[in-house]
Parts: sequence; C-alpha cells; structure tokens
Amino acid sequence: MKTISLFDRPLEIRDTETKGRGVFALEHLPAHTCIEISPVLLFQKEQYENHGQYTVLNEYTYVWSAGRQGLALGLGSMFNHDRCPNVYWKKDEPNRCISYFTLRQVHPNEELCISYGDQLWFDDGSASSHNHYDQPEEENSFLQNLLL
Ligand SMILES: C[S@@+](CC[C@H](N)C(=O)[O-])C[C@H]1O[C@@H](n2cnc3c(N)ncnc32)[C@H](O)[C@@H]1O
Repeated sequence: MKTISLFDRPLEIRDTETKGRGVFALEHLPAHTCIEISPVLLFQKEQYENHGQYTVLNEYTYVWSAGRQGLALGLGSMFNHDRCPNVYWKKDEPNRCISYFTLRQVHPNEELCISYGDQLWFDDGSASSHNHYDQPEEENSFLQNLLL
C-alpha cells in the first residue's frame, strides 16, 4: 500500500524514498495547528530494558518519566526526523498522550517531520533531501526555545 488517507483530516501516510513511511500534508496548514493527539502505550523501565529495547520498538518510543518508554499510538509513531522540523510535540504525562503542532505554515504535499535530536541511529535522509523553506527569524527562535 502506497498511501493511507486519514478520512476527514488533510493528512496522509505515504511511502518515502529513503525514510520508510511518513506523514504528509494534503493542504495548507497554518502555523501552530494541532495535527495529532496520540495516546501513549507505556512500558515500565524493567520491561523495556529486558525486552523492548531489543525489538523494533526501540526506533519508535519516547523517553517518559521514571525510566519508562512510551509508544505513541496513531500518527505519533509515523513522523520522520528532520533537522529543520516543521512539527513540534508536547508530552502530556498525566493524560498519557503526546500532541503534535505545526511550527510554521506547511504547504500541500510537504512531509510533516519532528526533530529526534542529535543522536540518530540511521543515516539522515533529511540532510540531503531537505526542503528549502527559509524559516523566518521569529519561528527559528520559537523552535530554539522548544528544543532547549
Ligand atoms: C518513528 S519511525 C518513523 C516512521 C517510519 N519511517 C516507518 O515507516 O515506520 C523512525 C524510523 O524512521 C526512519 N527515519 C526517520 N527519519 C529519518 C530520516 N531523516 N532519514 C532516514 N530515515 C529516517 C528510521 O528508520 C527510523 O528508525
């Protein structure tokens, strides 16, 4: 299957050339739009250390409190990494979910990507296939604050 449409949402899961599947916008999305709220499945520290980390889960989970790891259900596990992301995320630990927002205006057919940080475990496809959107200064500082 090449694409999965998401019914009433202007988003689609597509195969990419170098990154596996990814999430794409089908229309213009304004900055700071909430595009997804993913419920999170939590793994206890021991469960993850003894089992989870040796499986494919290790490419998908988010660090959670008390040494736990969280798997974002829904779209949250489908966002690829970009060193200049157009999506940021916020953990909501009490409600065990992660919300995802656009960092800037997103154009139709643009891939929606988050930043995984500096320690990548794969060859970064975003380094070469980077989109050439010039991020305005104020959006840049907003991103810097989030990542600090
Ligand atoms: C959370 S998953 C993202 C969804 C994944 N593409 C899929 O098809 O299931 C993380 C994995 O996606 C791939 N990936 C994400 N961002 C990438 C990038 N910038 N360059 C290459 N591979 C990437 C890597 O294989 C990574 O382990």
